[in-house]
Amino acid sequence: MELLGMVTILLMVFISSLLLSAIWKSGTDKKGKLPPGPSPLPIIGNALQLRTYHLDHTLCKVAEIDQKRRDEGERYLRREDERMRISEKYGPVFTMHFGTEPVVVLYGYDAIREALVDHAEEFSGRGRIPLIDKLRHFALTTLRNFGMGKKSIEERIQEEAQYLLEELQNTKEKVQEEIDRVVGRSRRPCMADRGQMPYTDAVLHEIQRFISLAPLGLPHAVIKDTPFRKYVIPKGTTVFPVLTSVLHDSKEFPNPKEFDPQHFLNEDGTFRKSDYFIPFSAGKRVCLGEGLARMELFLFLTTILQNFKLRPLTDPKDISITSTVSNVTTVLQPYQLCVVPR
Ligand code: HEM
Repeated sequence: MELLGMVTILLMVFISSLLLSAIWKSGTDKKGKLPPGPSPLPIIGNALQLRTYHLDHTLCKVAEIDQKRRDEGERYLRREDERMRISEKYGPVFTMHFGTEPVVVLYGYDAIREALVDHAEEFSGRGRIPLIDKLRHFALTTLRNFGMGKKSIEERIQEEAQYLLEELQNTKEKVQEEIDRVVGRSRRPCMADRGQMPYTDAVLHEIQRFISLAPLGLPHAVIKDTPFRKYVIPKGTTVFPVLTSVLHDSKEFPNPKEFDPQHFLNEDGTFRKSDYFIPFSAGKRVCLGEGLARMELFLFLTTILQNFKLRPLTDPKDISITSTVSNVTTVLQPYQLCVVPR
């Protein structure tokens, strides 16, 4: 019994010192003035507020709640006098704790652009994420090999596109009409066609906007103590730019949760460019494969739809387009479709 009592006391002392050291560590590890955020618990940080399978939605929610609080704060300020600046709590730049590690979250176009473009150098570090160096090396080697080979990237992809079939969203007859009109059936689509195919271009942009493939981009880190808005983000702090918050901004895209190619079309049917289209992120660490990826998407889609009709096996309304986030990418539910020669 005595032994049991001793063990319990030791255990309590051990847990208390762990808690104390965690609190001390989170408070003293980094100097600076981090943006505000929900209060973290010792050791687990904000784990209770974070749903790791849909981190982007969780972070959007935190920002939305915050917006609500700010609005309430503004009303409060108007009603009462300027006693309390509730609007200074949270905001488009806030801090969440992943365990004891503070992570600065950038939410919305203005904050992300200001950080990644206007302060490109300071925010050019890479937050800790395994495999990134290997990914970078792989991409650079692949791009170099493409460039050094006899054939251009475009030709290589055109060839690949002949053989590869990808699961796609429902076929849009309008895309096929545009392909038939601009490319015809006798030759392969090429990049020069894109300028004359605004609808297809809009569909491709909308697919990327809608699915938001890399909802949080990849984590950045500030390379030195960085004054940003009212804060000073300490060197080495991880920064998440929530790309979904820009791609699903309702001021820029009126129906952000709907798949609607009109988001990228002007009234006269010409292609509408948007600065909010940032699935590849922005600034110094922008995706190295952007050009290649855009080329692949255009050539794959047009080559497939030039030659095939895609028929779902069930009513398209029954196909789930809800997604989850696995590691850093959005994953859609698998579904079956039938590929029929045209
Ligand atoms: C639709 C397809 C793709 C999307 C949406 C995408 C998106 C992204 C995003 C959001 C980032 C993070 C940028 C940042 O940290 O600010 C990134 C980084 C990167 N991407 Fe992509 N990517 C795509 C395809 C590719 C392809 C095909 C390659 C290689 C050929 C590639 C290579 C890379 C590399 C190496 C980085 C790291 C760049 C760095 O750390 O400086 N990506 N990508």
